[in-house]
Amino acid sequence: MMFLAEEIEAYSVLHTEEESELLKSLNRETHANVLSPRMLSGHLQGRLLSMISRMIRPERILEIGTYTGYSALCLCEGLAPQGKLITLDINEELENFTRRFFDKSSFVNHIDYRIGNAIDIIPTLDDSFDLVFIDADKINYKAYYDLCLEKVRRGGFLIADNVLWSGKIIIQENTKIDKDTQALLDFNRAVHEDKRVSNILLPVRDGLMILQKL
Ligand SMILES: C[S@@+](CC[C@H](N)C(=O)[O-])C[C@H]1O[C@@H](n2cnc3c(N)ncnc32)[C@H](O)[C@@H]1O
Repeated sequence: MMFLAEEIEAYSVLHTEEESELLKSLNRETHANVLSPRMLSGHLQGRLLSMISRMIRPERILEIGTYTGYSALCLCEGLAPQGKLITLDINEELENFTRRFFDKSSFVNHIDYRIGNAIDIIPTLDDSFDLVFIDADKINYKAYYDLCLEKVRRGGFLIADNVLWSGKIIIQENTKIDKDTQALLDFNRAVHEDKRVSNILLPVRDGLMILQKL
């Protein structure tokens, strides 16, 4: 499901800051060489993540779901001078591809890229985070939320991608709800009802849940 008319989306992209040459080539090479390139955040959402990060000026960012590193590089654009982004992905097959782009970036010394299961790694992190971006397996969104929120500082932010799940969160009568859709329905409800946070579900691309810890 397209949430915006195609022409409106194209117009928005045309009137949005361009991607850097590095992001353009990462976008291109991901589409040419990597499975499921739709997972990459892309130009418009990437510029939004960069803008949000530049508004916050985070010292510490945690990303769950690196894929080929596009959103990580966008989020790095807002890092404070001594800032650090930790990004986690379970897929070791993408490591060489992704590291090549991190190595070419001016943020290379600010990125801590770890391969492994985020569910195991997050509890081992001692940092307190100014910004968390959840963009991995949907079934674990609520678990990531619970593990991460305690590590977000008061006033810090958490963003979760794909919370509209191509519109599947709108349940038609007599349709069977698959596990990922149910997980996202549970996540969206839990966040919305959580008195510890203030939230907005932004219908950009596949839906971004943005929340601030009170
Ligand atoms: C949608 S992609 C991330 C896209 C990326 N954030 C971007 O915008 O370019 C989801 C990624 O989550 C990773 N992933 C899935 N389950 C995971 C887990 N349990 N721990 C860490 N990463 C996981 C996948 O390997 C995949 O690369």
